[in-house]
Amino acid sequence: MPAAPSESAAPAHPASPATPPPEAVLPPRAPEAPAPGTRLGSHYEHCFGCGPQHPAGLRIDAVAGTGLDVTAEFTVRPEHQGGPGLAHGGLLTTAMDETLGTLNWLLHVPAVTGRLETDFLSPVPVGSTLHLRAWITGAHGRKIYSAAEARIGGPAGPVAVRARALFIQVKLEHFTKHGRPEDIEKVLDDPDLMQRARTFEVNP
Ligand SMILES: CCCCCCCCCCCCCC(=O)SCCNC(=O)CCNC(=O)[C@H](O)C(C)(C)COP(=O)(O)OP(=O)(O)OC[C@H]1O[C@@H](n2cnc3c(N)ncnc32)[C@H](O)[C@@H]1OP(=O)(O)O
Repeated sequence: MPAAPSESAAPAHPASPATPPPEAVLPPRAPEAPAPGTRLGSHYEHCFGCGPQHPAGLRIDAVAGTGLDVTAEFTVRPEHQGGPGLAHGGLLTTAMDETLGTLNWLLHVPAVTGRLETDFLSPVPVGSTLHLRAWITGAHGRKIYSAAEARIGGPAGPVAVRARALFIQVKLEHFTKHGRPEDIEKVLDDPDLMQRARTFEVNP
């Protein structure tokens, strides 16, 4: 039985821009959000965080929770080392960022990371499986506040990494305007990916 997410695992830093201000509220789960238990898959096959085509990527495939939460697993591979036999910290931050990013699906609006704070509580050896959980802590305007934790040794194991984030909702043009043109063209030519992207077509 996985441990319930708790703010006690991520103590508040009142001055942090990633902590919801008093005026933030918990947004509703979007009617179009994937049903609880749904595998969210990859938003882009070459994404370092979730893309199945990326040779060294994390291949995170999160599962929608019953509320404003997701879970995922990530096994650290040799290509993810920083210190010998240990996961690189930036890589672990990427795992948190990717898991937090999948919360987009629950609100059904694209959002990008504006700020991401990570606490590394214990070393993570190569071969370890991290049990990730992310949840929305509030929203105000285009700002989505969220938190995440990665437990080691099982879903109820000790927290090895925790994070707090501020995501900013954007329009799909954020990607088409700023992405490298040749990659955007390929995306626009991919009917499956475009169908997935269109499900996001809303005005934040
Ligand atoms: C076609 C394919 C589709 C694929 C879709 C799925 C992709 C999913 C990918 C997921 C992959 C995983 C995820 C990834 O890795 S996403 C990749 C990493 N992130 C980025 O590349 C984002 C880069 N930054 C930007 O593009 C802009 O700065 C954004 C869009 C974020 C805001 O610029 P914009 O001009 O739009 O808005 P604004 O500047 O008026 O700010 C708005 C409000 O937010 C507040 N604020 C902003 N930043 C910060 C900050 N750092 N701390 C505190 N506050 C901050 C700001 O004060 C303001 O507050 P207020 O004045 O309203 O109170």
